[in-house]
This record gives sequence, C-alpha cells and structure tokens, in this order.
Amino acid sequence: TPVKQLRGPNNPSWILGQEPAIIAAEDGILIQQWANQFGLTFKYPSFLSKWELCTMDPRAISHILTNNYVYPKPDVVRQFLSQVLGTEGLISAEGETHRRQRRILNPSFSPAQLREVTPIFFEKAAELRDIWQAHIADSPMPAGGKIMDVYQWLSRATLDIIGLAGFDYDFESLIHDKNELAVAFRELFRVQMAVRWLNLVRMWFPVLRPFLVRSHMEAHRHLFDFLQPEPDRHVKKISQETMRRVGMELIQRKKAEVAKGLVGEKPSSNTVVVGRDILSALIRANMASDVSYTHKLTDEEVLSQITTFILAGHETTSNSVTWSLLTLAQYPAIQDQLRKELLAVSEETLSMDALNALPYLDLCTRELLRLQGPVRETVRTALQDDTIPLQYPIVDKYGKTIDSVRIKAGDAIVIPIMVIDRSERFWGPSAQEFKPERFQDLPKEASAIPGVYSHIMTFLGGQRACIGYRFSVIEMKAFLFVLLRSFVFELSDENVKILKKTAIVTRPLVQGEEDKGAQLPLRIRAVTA
Ligand code: HEM
Repeated sequence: TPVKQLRGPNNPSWILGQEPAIIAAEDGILIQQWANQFGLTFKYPSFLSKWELCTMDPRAISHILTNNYVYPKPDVVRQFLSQVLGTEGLISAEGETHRRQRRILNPSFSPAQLREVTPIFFEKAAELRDIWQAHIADSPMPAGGKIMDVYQWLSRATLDIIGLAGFDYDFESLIHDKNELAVAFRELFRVQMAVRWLNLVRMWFPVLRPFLVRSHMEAHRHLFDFLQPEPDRHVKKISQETMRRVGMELIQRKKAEVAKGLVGEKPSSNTVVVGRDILSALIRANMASDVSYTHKLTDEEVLSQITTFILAGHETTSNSVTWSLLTLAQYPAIQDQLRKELLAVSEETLSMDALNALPYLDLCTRELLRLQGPVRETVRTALQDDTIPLQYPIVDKYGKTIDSVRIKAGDAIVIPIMVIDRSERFWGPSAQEFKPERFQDLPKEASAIPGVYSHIMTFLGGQRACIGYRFSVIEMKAFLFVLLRSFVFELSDENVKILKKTAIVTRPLVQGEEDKGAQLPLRIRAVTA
C-alpha cells in the first residue's frame, strides 16, 4: 500500500503493532503526539503489521465522508452490528440500502418531530430529580447532600427516554431492571462483545476473508457460533427471540394505529405519547401513499431500527450527560453561572425552542460535547484505489512535501474523533479546558472541521453523520435544565481518580474499583435558596 510511504511511529510488535500502546494511552494522547510529530495525516502499524492511515485533516475527512460509497465501514464492524441488530439497520447498512433507509428515516428526526418528544425528556429528567431528592432527604445529613453513582441513574433514565421517545415503549428502568427487552438487549450485547477477538482474527487472516464478502455475510453468520460457549449461544438465541417478538408487536400495533388514522392525536396519558415517537413517524412515512414500493422499508428493516435506536442512542447519550456532570463538578464557577441562567426561567418545563433559546446552556452543551464526546474514533475501508486531498500538506518518509495521499483498495482509515475535538491545532492552547465562550468566536482552524454539529466531530459529518444528534442535544439540555436547577454537583472526594474505559463508547471507572464496572460517584446537594 502507498500508505507505507507516509511517516509514522515504528512497529514495536509484528503481531500487535501499536494497538496495545494506543489502548493503554488514555484519551488518544498517543495519536495526538504522532500528529504533532508527523503532521495531521500519518500511518501507524496495527495488528499483524497492517499499516493504517490516520487522518485529522479536515479536507481529507470531508473527502472520505462525502464519498461514503467508496469508504464504507469495515465488514467486521458491520458484521458485529448486524449480529446485534438482527439484520441491517441504518447504522450497519451501506450503499443503496443505506440511502433508501436514510431517506425514509430523516423526517423522523426532524426538528418538528423532536418538538413532539421534548416533553418526554423533561418528564424523565423530573422523575430522576424526584428520586435523587428522596435519596438526599433520606441521608443522615441531608444538608451535606449524598454521594450517588450518577452513571447508573443516568443510564436508566436515558434508556427510558429512548424507549418512549424512540418507539413508545416503557422500559420502566428508573423503577426496576427486570424489563425483558432491556435484559435481552444487554445480554445479547454482552455475548457478542465476548467474541470480538474472533472478529479481529477474521479481519486479519486473509484466508477467512471470503466469508466476509458482503453477499456471503448473512449465509455465514453462524459459521463461527460453535466457538461461542453453549450458555452464551443459548442466551443469544433467547435474547434474539425476545427482541424480535417485542419489536414485531410494537410494529404491528403502530401499523394498525396509522391505518386507523389514530396516530398524531393528543397523548392519551402522561407517559404514553400515542404516535409522537420516532417509530410512529417512521411507519407513517413508510406507509405514505406517495412513497414508491421500492423505497419502502420492509418490516424486518423497521424491526432492526428499533434495536439501532437502543444501540446507537442509549449509551452514547447517557455517557455524554454523565461526563458533563463530572466536568461541571470540576468547574464549579461555570456550573454556578449556568444554574443562574436556568433558575431565572420561571417555568418547570420548556418547549424545544425555548430550551434552545437559552444562550449559556447552548454554549455549555456545545463545549461539553466537544470536550467529552463519548465516541473515540471511527474507521472506514477503501473499496477502490483513491487519492485523498489534504488541507494541511505533510512530508512523506522520503522528505517530499505532498498535498494528497494515495491509498489502495482494502486500506483502513482511522478518523480519531476525540483527538480532533480536543486538538490544540484546531482549538488553540486552551483546547483541553472547559471554556463554553469559545463557541462565540470560533478559531478559523476549527471552522473547517466538517462536523454536522457545531464544527465538532462528536456526531461525525457527511451522509453518515449521526441521525440522532438533535435528539441528543435536546435531551442533554433538558437533563441539565432540570438537574442543575435542583442540585449542586461536586466531586465526591479529591482523591478518587476517574478513569476512562472505551468499548465502543467511553465510560467512567473508579481507579482501584475497576472490577465494579462503570460508575461515577458524585456528591449531590440540593440547591438552597
Ligand atoms: C451524544 C449522543 C450521541 C453521539 C455522540 C452519537 C455519535 C454518533 C456517531 C459518531 C455516529 C457515526 C458512526 C460512524 O459512522 O462510525 C453516529 C451514527 C448514528 N447515530 Fe448517533 N450519536 C448519539 C446519539 C444518537 C441517538 C440519540 C440516536 C437515535 C435515537 C442515534 C442514532 C444514530 C444512527 C442511527 C446512526 C447511523 C447513521 C447512519 O449511518 O446513517 N445516535 N452517532
């Protein structure tokens, strides 16, 4: 591959390349160091000494993301996704299938649709607030507040939201953790993550590649199942059956409602929003008479969008809010300033437009999503040889300055989302600090970043940008609005060190308690007059 002609770090291990070092270096520090040393576009050795192209160059990224037919997701990623999703959902579909699905799904995530689901965000945030208030009141010294694991609670509240706003389904996870769909999804994800090493083997041993040819993917899906332990295979089967049954029931109910013209009426109760959820909007669009048969989604495809919403929309948002509360606890003056703006509002809940009109909340949300985006990177594979243009020329290993990079079909390209969002190269010397005002006067270098939201890469850009980004931004704002008006968030103990662990999304761990899994203890005190 011509990628070899670029500069980059050496190869410390023929088998593992630089992968262990990248994983061990928290927060993409290594990638940033290499970018400082070799320029915004460089190579590094991955497993079995395969050279990967890593680029933070805005023009190169724009080229890759706008030519999404030439640069799909790697097959191993798609295969992992379709195992969890059942079949191809929007996040794993490619080519024409993706274009067709996205066309039908786009209106379901429009501002008009999100206006409808905004009350659900407030309702769930208020339910969480009431639970936390009860915990504080129960503590021996209520005035001192209470240390609580905000990660666990936000994970439950955001799952409830994606259920109700996404597909009109109440997980009730703020009340209990026994919901059959939640359990099925959690278990299926766990057993699939356990066979990830197998995916790596398949990716790197060319003899197994034929099994990954797209048209054969479905047929060979279960080929390696025998390597999964029997209990896991059983869990997988049961989980898939449950997800299918519950999902199909929802779809049939929604279809009947649309057919009856029921959907779109006023909510029948406080919690169940008839026809305002995204699935209803999708089914309405799919059943519209002006959509030609070839453009419609099949029931199987609609089913996989339900799991797609959970997979793509739950942990991403819950971790974003979790990291946001940690950041606000680390910057008490900014937390106070934001609370002042929020307490000046007399209403308890706001419309989407009123929420978006709060200026400091808007700046803080942008900055929190820049600094604490939960997705570390994304990877694409070139389907054909190509030349990628660069905005920032680099010097190749022969000392020649080049303003484009050649790649060969099959080469992998890494876009380090988090590193770009925090790079001094784009955001100036204060890049690592939480400074909401920076969005009032964006640095020229940052304004070239081709992100769909606020010139950050957190939600990516181009045709494959996050379809749910507005949903998450409003949801995050609603949580901050409700929770900051009621509570002060403080670090639980100066000596507790919070670590980051990335497995698709970045979660918090407490140093010394890694075996307890993800958690974020914060001291929560009631706001006093
Ligand atoms: C803070 C929260 C979120 C973050 C940071 C986030 C981030 C991302 C990123 C980086 C991608 C691109 C992945 C890639 O191509 O490699 C993506 C895609 C996607 N996201 Fe999100 N997301 C968030 C919330 C949501 C929500 C709430 C939903 C749905 C309700 C959602 C649904 C999707 C879907 C369906 C895709 C695939 C889009 C496509 O390929 O056309 N996301 N998201």
